[in-house]
Amino acid sequence: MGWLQKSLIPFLGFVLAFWFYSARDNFKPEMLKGKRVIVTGASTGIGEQMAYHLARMGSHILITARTEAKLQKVVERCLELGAASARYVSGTMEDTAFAEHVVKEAETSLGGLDMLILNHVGTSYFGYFNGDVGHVRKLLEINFLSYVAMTVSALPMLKQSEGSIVVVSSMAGKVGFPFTVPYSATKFALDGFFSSLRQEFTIQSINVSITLCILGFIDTESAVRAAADLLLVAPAPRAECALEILRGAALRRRELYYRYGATRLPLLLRDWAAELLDYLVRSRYRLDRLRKSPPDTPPLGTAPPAN
Ligand SMILES: NC(=O)C1=CN([C@@H]2O[C@H](COP(=O)(O)OP(=O)(O)OC[C@H]3O[C@@H](n4cnc5c(N)ncnc54)[C@H](OP(=O)(O)O)[C@@H]3O)[C@@H](O)[C@H]2O)C=CC1
Ligand SMILES: CC(C)CCC[C@@H](C)[C@H]1CC[C@H]2[C@@H]3C(=O)C=C4C[C@@H](O)CC[C@]4(C)[C@H]3CC[C@]12C
Repeated sequence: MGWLQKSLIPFLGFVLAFWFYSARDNFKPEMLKGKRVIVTGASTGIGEQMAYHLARMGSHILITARTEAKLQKVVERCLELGAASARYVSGTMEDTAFAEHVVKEAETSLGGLDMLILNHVGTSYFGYFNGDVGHVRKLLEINFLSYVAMTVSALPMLKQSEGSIVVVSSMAGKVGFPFTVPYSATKFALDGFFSSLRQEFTIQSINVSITLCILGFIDTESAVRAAADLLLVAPAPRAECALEILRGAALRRRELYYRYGATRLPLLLRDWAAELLDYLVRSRYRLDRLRKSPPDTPPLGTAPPAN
């Protein structure tokens, strides 16, 4: 007991001191001034907000998504807010050739790249898994394979600039949540790919940081429309979320949790009390409000409708 007290108390003190000092914030917006940044999925939501923050910080911005009209407006606003430059490329990330084309555009128009922010996600449904394997494949292409393709194409430029890769993921990429089966699969895949790649960068002394962003529920239009009615969780503000991502990226953090308390603390239960965490997660859902069978997506295991 004496031995335990003698060693455990100083050890805990050391851990607390380390946590306190390493959490000190030394982010300055100037860190991103003049940096050449790609933001995917920036026509709306968190991506759009990241573009505006980067603009205020004076970065060179290249944004992408499918909807040209929205991208045009975001670029205009970025220029008003003070971006060093702002441009867009429109197209779909279902096509890996397009993903590579976006990176090429950074090379030709910006002459290099300092930060690659991978943020886009394809549309999915919020409900029981419906057994549509084609949808899982398509979502893996958009949410995962295009991230891989862009990383591969951007790596020579990022090595040269000793830049950063930012991967926007979710609590649903760390823990099993109900009603996000295909989406969750793509987010877990990102963790596997990028955490493994980070290890290889360290072994090879490649100075390109990888920041995996673990987000809780955020108040973007698409998320609120899909899930707000079913959740007993208040969504966090997208502009603050976007700034936290950029802060974590600029500080070259390995992982980032937003909001910290609502994401990091529940995740501490994951390895030690997984069943308790699963239970707590389920208790945040209003299951009675779930539409049992959306018209075109019969729940898994049901017989096809008789003609
Ligand atoms: N909002 C939330 O509660 C949470 C969000 N996240 C993560 O944050 C990130 C941003 O989410 P959020 O801002 O809510 O998403 P939004 O739905 O608001 O935006 C998604 C973006 O991706 C683009 N996009 C959609 N499909 C494609 C496609 N096929 N090819 C290229 N671009 C496409 C959209 O533009 P367009 O339609 O014009 O192509 C849009 O710009 C995502 O990675 C998401 O997983 C994580 C946890 C929670
Ligand atoms: C400890 C917990 C109770 C915390 C709960 C946090 C839960 C409720 C959070 C964590 C991750 C969130 C989902 C997400 O990542 C992305 C999307 C895509 C969007 O189009 C529709 C909403 C959806 C499904 C979010 C729904 C809310 C989720 C499950």
